[in-house]
Amino acid sequence: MIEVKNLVKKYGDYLAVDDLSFTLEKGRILGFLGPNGAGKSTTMNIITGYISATEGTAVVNGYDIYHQPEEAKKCIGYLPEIPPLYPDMTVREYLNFAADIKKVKRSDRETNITDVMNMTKISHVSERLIKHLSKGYKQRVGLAQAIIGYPELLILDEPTVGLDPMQIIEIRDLIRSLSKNHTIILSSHILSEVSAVCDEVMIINKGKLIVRDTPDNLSKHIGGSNGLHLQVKGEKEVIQKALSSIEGITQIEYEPNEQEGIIKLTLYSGEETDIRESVFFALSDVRCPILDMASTTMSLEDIFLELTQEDTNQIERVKEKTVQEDKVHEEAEVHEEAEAKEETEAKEETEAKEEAEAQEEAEAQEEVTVHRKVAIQERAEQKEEEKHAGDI
Ligand SMILES: Nc1ncnc2c1ncn2[C@@H]1O[C@H](COP(=O)(O)OP(=O)(O)OP(=O)(O)O)[C@@H](O)[C@H]1O
Repeated sequence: MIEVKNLVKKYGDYLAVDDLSFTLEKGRILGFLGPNGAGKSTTMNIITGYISATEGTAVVNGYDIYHQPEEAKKCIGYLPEIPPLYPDMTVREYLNFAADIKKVKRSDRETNITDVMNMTKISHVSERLIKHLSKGYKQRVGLAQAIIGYPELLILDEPTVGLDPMQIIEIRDLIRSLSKNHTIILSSHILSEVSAVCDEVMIINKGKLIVRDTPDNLSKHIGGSNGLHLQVKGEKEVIQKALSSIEGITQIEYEPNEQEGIIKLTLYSGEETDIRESVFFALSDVRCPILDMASTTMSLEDIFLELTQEDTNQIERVKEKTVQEDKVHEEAEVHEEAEAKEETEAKEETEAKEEAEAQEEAEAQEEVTVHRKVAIQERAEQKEEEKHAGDI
């Protein structure tokens, strides 16, 4: 139904989709997951022909979206993140408009619109202006326009955003029922929604495919293990000894002892190993009754975080490094500033000293000059006196 090959999308120098390839068979619901900015909307926009790819191909129902856009688009119903609604149209007018654009035959149009309105439960608001509808109803109208004409492929970007819990359940049920006749790609941040609705999950991060599998199988990709949480009555040493005889336990975690004589612990074993029976018999042999036993499985949230964690850790490490580097830079700057200040002060001191010396020299020079002048004057006066005495 869909074949995406080596898709690349660059916004300037920024790589939003990085060599993404995947296929999707008819009648399947594929959940498209990824953190903010992972490239989900970009990929959907390329598959639906909204934007072009930098490299790679997307083929829908045998039609290349780039080379046969009309044929390909006829097979696609798209609900973008922000539904393209016309607020001044009534719901019916808008759906008529959507049917017109999708070239639904005139003879089929009325029935098609009525069916779709029934499916999305908006018949009772068919004559209302879209701008007067609540967010939840607007979302349903957006979904209705995607379904009009019964395209084989539905691409739904965050279809339950802004809906109340009741509406979410209804839309999920609707999506499930639509999968009988449609292939669906659904992007969502709500991980529980993806596991509830989708046959398969595809996680992307930074434009790259990280993993694709059924929701149940996903934990295998992170070397997942089974956890078994227990509350056992008895002595810790006795319980420990009894459990040590069981094959397949990879790790035991004891919780702090809150209640005298009751031990709480979690046993971990390999993904395929079921240790429940062995645990039961081992503990009953030593007469330590099990008060509670429950399997703990990784949630999709845990798996999602685990799979995208490496990058997050890297980001944290880069951040830490940057902070350290900033600190070093700051220290260097302070040091440089201090050195420069010291240098300026020393320079100013030298200049002042030189100036003072020059002044002193000038003063001394002046003194010498004055002395000389006085001496000359005195000598002239003496000569005058001698001359005067000679005359007498
Ligand atoms: N028109 C654009 N110009 C430049 N960068 C863009 C453009 N559209 C998207 N991007 C960038 O490409 C990256 C992928 O964006 P995209 O919207 O596909 O992510 P997303 O997985 O759908 O995120 P979200 O879950 O937040 O909607 C982001 O870093 C985004 O900022």
